[in-house]
Amino acid sequence: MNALLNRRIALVGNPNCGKTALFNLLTGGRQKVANYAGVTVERKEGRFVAADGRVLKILDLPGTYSFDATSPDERITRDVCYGEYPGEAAPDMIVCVADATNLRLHLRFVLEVRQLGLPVVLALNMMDAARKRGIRIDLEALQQRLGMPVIETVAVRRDGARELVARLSAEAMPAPPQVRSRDSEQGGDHEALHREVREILAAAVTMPAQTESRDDALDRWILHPVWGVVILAVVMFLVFQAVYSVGKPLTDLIGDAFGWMGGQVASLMPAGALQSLISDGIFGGLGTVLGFLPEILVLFFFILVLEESGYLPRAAFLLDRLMLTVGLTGRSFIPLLSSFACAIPGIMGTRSIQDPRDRLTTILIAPLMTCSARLPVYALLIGAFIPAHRVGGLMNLQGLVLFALYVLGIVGAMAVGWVMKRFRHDQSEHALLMELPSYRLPTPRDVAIGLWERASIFVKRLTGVILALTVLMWFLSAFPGPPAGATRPAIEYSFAGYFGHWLQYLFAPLGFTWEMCISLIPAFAARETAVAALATVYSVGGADLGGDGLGAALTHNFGLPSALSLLVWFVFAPQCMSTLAVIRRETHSWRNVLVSFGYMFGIAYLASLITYQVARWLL
Ligand SMILES: Nc1nc2c(ncn2[C@@H]2O[C@H](COP(=O)(O)OP(=O)(O)OP(=O)(O)O)[C@@H](O)[C@H]2O)c(=O)[nH]1
Ligand SMILES: [Mg+2]
Repeated sequence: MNALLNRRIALVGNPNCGKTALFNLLTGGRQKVANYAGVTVERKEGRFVAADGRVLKILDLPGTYSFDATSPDERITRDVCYGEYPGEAAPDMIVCVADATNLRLHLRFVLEVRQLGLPVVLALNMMDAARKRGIRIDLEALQQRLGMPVIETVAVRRDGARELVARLSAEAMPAPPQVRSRDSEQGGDHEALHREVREILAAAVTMPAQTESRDDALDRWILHPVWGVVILAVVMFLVFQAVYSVGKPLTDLIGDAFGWMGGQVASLMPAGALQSLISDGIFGGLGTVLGFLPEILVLFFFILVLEESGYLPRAAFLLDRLMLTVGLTGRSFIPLLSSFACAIPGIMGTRSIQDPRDRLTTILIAPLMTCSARLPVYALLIGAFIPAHRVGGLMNLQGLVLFALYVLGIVGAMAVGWVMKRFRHDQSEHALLMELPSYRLPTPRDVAIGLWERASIFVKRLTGVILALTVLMWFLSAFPGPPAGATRPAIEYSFAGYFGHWLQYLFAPLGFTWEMCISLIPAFAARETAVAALATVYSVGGADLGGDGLGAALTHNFGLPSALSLLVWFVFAPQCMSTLAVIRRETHSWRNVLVSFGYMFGIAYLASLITYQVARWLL
């Protein structure tokens, strides 16, 4: 057995210094990398294969400024490094990652890591950016002062870790750094650490003469109290317009293709249950959901670009004042923004929020942010009921309605946050301390990988849970067949018809038809399935869904007030089961799950009721 086989190497360092980028480079992993602090909130493990085929374990950890830090994500890093992580000894070696452009900040933690007494290698990452800015680092001097090997890396370049790879492949581990007596005497004395950082910087780092930085020039606009907010609003607005104007034509194309294929397949098969399953369930149901992939990808394209650009923490900073009034801080901004993809990473992202009350509020309102699984439902109903008018020559009415639905979710979340703040005994507010990263142009390759990941997650959902639910929906709609001498349409006698009519007692005041009611059930497992379920139910019920058929079937069956009511329902309705499970896991409390489900159900019911009744009265 090889001695290296069980060697575990942990990547640690300040937030946003490129640990995960390095982890991906070493292990071939696809963990999330983005340009703000607090991206990684879990311990992740990967395999690094050395030049001679030996395998090492690499751990990617959440970034932390100090081992004293106390937010839940930072505690994971601390526990792993101290050997206190459940069921795991301390790592055999540490690769301490530091941002070479910001050593003034990052060296402090390097000194803390040195005191662990484990073998350490310092990876000076972002050397490309440091060189470009004219920062010169004397590796020899740095190595000597720190008592550990120092290696330059560029984690975003394919061969950017060649020297580190060679180092990790070597059989011999570096000796643990000799901690000088002064450090050990003074332990965690901050002043001593700061003094040492200053000494090291003076000895090893030459900064360029001050030049007007591009970041500062941009920040003058972007962080401006008025222009900053205007820019933020314009950015958000453009994203939603783009989702429509770029995504929609592609969606129509896919819809047509599937409608055609479904027709072809159906014509080749004998009529019967199997033909109905394939053409109604698979092509009608799944095909419709798949059609919304372009819209989702356009949305993600913008999210990825924003994440890499360094803009997000600035938006958080801008919104901090506003967020304080509703009982949150700018800290909640990024977890909430991630929830536009899916509430699950958003809720996990709250681990970087230190204050437990702020964290809980953020967890409870994160599901009100419109996740991408709701996009197909919105797009379907908007496409069917809202005319594609131009408004004011520039904007598309459908894009405008979509934007309004997202805003409604945000406003709802803020209102709930505000109410929760009233219930808090501790009304203290925390100043926002957040590092503003350098602006960075997103690399097309990273954006492409990000989109690919998203597309594969979507297709996996589609061929997994959504497929299973769709087949189930088809079964419920097709069986049992109508009794002899039945007068109403066959589907009315099926299980789906039965459950749907039963649910209608509850939902009729909201203007929901029984088909809508039945589609709410699978939506609770995965929201997109509502679309597949509606398609299946109508298709089994005899509607022709080719081309824009589902939209036509919807407008034929219910009016605009019901459609608006259903849209509003999806803005507020209780989240899918996986979200509730994550709330349970992250807060260790069933009570919070109940609170979350209960309040969302209440708001959704009330808001849809009002929407339906008002719309019916007005229209
Ligand atoms: N120019 C340049 N950018 C880099 C380099 N390494 C990482 N980045 C960028 O730096 C940002 C942060 O990278 P991550 O890998 O997410 O940082 P992290 O240390 O894992 O951050 P946390 O998980 O938040 O602690 C991303 O925008 C990366 O693309 C590098 O060597 N050069
Ligand atoms: Mg990371």
